[in-house]
Amino acid sequence: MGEPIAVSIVSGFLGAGKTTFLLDALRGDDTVVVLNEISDAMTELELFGDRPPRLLTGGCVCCDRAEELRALLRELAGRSRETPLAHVVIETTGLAHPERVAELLRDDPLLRHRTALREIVVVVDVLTVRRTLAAHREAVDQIAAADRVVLSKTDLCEPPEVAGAVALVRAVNPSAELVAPGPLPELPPAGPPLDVATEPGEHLSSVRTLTLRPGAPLSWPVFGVWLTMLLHAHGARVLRFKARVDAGGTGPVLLDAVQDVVHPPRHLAGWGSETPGSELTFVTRDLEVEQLERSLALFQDRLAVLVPDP
Ligand SMILES: Nc1nc2c(ncn2[C@@H]2O[C@H](COP(=O)(O)OP(=O)(O)OP(=O)(O)O)[C@@H](O)[C@H]2O)c(=O)[nH]1
Repeated sequence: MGEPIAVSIVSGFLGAGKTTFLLDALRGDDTVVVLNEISDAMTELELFGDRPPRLLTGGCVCCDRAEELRALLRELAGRSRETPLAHVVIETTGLAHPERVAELLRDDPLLRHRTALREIVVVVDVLTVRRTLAAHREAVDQIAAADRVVLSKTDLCEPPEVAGAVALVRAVNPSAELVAPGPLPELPPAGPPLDVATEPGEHLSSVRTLTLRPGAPLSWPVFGVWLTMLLHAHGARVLRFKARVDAGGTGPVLLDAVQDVVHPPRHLAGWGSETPGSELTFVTRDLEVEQLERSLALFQDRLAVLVPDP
């Protein structure tokens, strides 16, 4: 029957750095990546180059897309009888409970024999981990389920902040292997008490996703003002923002934010096989998203004449 396929589950809260990590660390020639997105939009496929992942979009593989994941893994297991496949990496959504994905592998009568869980890797963003753990139960459960925790964005903060993040992770899961790009810092003698979300809540019930596809190119400076104001007012409820912006240039600008932290934009040289056009995706919790489209349109109409592109 051949060797079972090794499966790695890569999890971590929205925007923690899961894709960045797996592009760097987990992509071998004999690996299939399964990418699960909570929204329907895929703004970052370009990053995968000529080795596109298998996509499961518009839901979460730990719950409402679990059956699609099961079918996909069964298909890969079937195919590997002819062409052996060594490794499948499943990147969950940032709201997933990775333990439920591991359960699916264990409980399915076929996958139990044809796959072997290698590890659950959880990526933790040191910039936002404290407030994320305090507000979102999924983030606590992700760290608790981890065999390995990878700290991301340590380059964006000072050593005490990294040490604080290490202390938080250790408090939730003392036994996980902890990995950071540099040496792990000494722990502070006594950190502030751990404040974690305890309400399990109805997993996705308060989560909304919204994808906007404005018809015309956006004025980049006006878009910047709009986004800054939005995140300033509602950053804690805008869990994740990702955009491919058509600002009228030769290629798109990729921009993303995690809560109120905006990452530097990446300007791509051309549109490749994509049709030019903007696509903005929001994942929110407890935020009415209906007004966002109208407010962006109003900003673009009223301010574009006042704030010309540089
Ligand atoms: N400076 C810095 N930026 C990082 C690091 N890791 C990730 N990022 C940035 O953080 C942002 C989010 O990273 P992604 O890899 O897309 O995060 P993700 O967890 O896959 O996001 P979702 O799938 O939307 O939940 C991107 O702008 C990355 O470039 C890091 O270690 N340092």
